[in-house]
Amino acid sequence: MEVALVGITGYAGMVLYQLLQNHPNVTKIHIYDHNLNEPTELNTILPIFHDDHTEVLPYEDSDIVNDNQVAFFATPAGVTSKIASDYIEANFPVIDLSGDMRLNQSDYEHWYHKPAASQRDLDQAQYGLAEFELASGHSYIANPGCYATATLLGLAPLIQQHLIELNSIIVDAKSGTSGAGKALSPLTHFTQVNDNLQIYKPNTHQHIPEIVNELQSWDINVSAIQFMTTLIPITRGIMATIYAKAKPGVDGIMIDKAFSQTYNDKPFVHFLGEALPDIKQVVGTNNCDIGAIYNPATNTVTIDSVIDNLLKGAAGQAIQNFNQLFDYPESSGLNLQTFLP
Ligand SMILES: NC(=O)C1=CN([C@@H]2O[C@H](COP(=O)(O)OP(=O)(O)OC[C@H]3O[C@@H](n4cnc5c(N)ncnc54)[C@H](OP(=O)(O)O)[C@@H]3O)[C@@H](O)[C@H]2O)C=CC1
Ligand SMILES: CC(=O)N[C@@H](CCC(=O)OP(=O)(O)O)C(=O)O
Repeated sequence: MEVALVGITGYAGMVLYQLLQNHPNVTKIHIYDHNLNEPTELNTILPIFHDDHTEVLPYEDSDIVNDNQVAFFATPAGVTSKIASDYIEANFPVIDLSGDMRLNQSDYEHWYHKPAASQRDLDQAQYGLAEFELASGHSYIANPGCYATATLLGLAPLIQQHLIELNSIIVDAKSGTSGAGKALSPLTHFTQVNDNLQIYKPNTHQHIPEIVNELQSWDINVSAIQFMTTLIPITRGIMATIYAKAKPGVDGIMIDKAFSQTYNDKPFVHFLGEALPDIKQVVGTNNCDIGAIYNPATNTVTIDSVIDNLLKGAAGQAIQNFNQLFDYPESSGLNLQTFLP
C-alpha cells in the first residue's frame, strides 16, 4: 500500500510518519510539502530525521491521486476545506486530521471563524470516532479532534445507556502544549506555560459542536454541554474530567457495568473502574484510559478520560481509521508502549 502524507513538518504529521513507517501494510510513504518547488531530502527539511533521505515532493493533488491509494492530511484548519473536492470527486480516500470536514457549514464558520467547505463535500465526509463509527468505502474521513475524542469516549456509555441527566454535563479538559501545534503563540510561550495553568477559549472552543453532534447521534435529547479547556505545562496528553448528575435509580454499579460492557471489545479503551487514570500512563500509546466514580452524597458521576493528544487524539486514531478503511487488523501499526518512567 502506497500512502501520501501532507504536513510532516507539524507535530501530528511527524508522529504519523513514524507510525506509517512501522505499519506492516505500508510499503511506501510519499511525503508532499506545500513549500517545495522541487524534491528535497527529508533530513534537510527536518534534521531530526537525520538518516532519512526520502525525497519530499512538491504538493500536487493529481500526483497524490495517481501515485497513492490513500492520503493523510495533517494540516491546519482552512487547508483541506479548499481542496477536499479534488479528492471526493476522484473517489479517492482521505484521512483528514484537521477540523475542516467535521461540522456543517454554519457550525464550522461560527466556531472556526473561516470559510467552510461546500456542503456537498461536507455531506460526503464520514466522522471517524474509531470506536463507534466504522470507516468504510473510498471515503473522506474526518478524524476527530483531540479533546473531542477524550470527552466522547468518557461520555459514550452514560449517554448511550441514558444514565445521566443531560442538562448536567460539565467537562473540564486539560491539554499539554503539543495540542496547539508547532506555531508559537503568547499562550504557548515557555515563560507563559511553565509554572502556570491557563484557561483558554472559555465556552468558545471549536470542539464543542463536534462533541454535541456526536452525543446527539447517541441521544437526540442532548442540547448543550458546559466545556472548558486549560493549557497545562506538559508536552503531550489530555485529561478530560467530566461531571454529571446520575438519573434517579442509577448507582455506581450500573455505571461500572455500562463502561465495562461498552469497552469490553475495544482494544484501545481501558476502563479502570474507580482507579482514576493519570496522563502519563497513556503517553506514547493509542490508548484512552477511563475511570469513573459515583458520589451518592452529591449524586454526581465523575469520569476521568486520558489520551495522548498526538496519538489517540490525532495520528494514532488516523491509523485506526486507515485500518478500518482497508480491512487491516484493528491494532496494525499501533502496538505502542507507554513512555517510561
Ligand atoms: N496537535 C494535536 O494534538 C492535534 C492536532 N489536530 C489537527 O491536526 C492538524 C495538524 O496539527 P499539528 O500537527 O498540531 O499542526 P502544526 O501547526 O504543528 O503543523 C501543520 C502542518 O501543516 C503544514 N501546512 C500549513 N499550511 C499548509 C498548507 N496551506 N498546505 C499544506 N500544508 C500546510 C505545516 O507546514 P509548514 O511547515 O509550512 O508550517 C505543517 O507541516 C491540525 O488541523 C490540528 O488541528 C487534531 C488533533 C490533535
Ligand atoms: C492545546 C491546544 O491549543 N489545543 C488545540 C487543539 C485543537 C485541535 O486539535 O484542532 P482541531 O480543531 O483541528 O481539532 C485547541 O484547543 O485549539
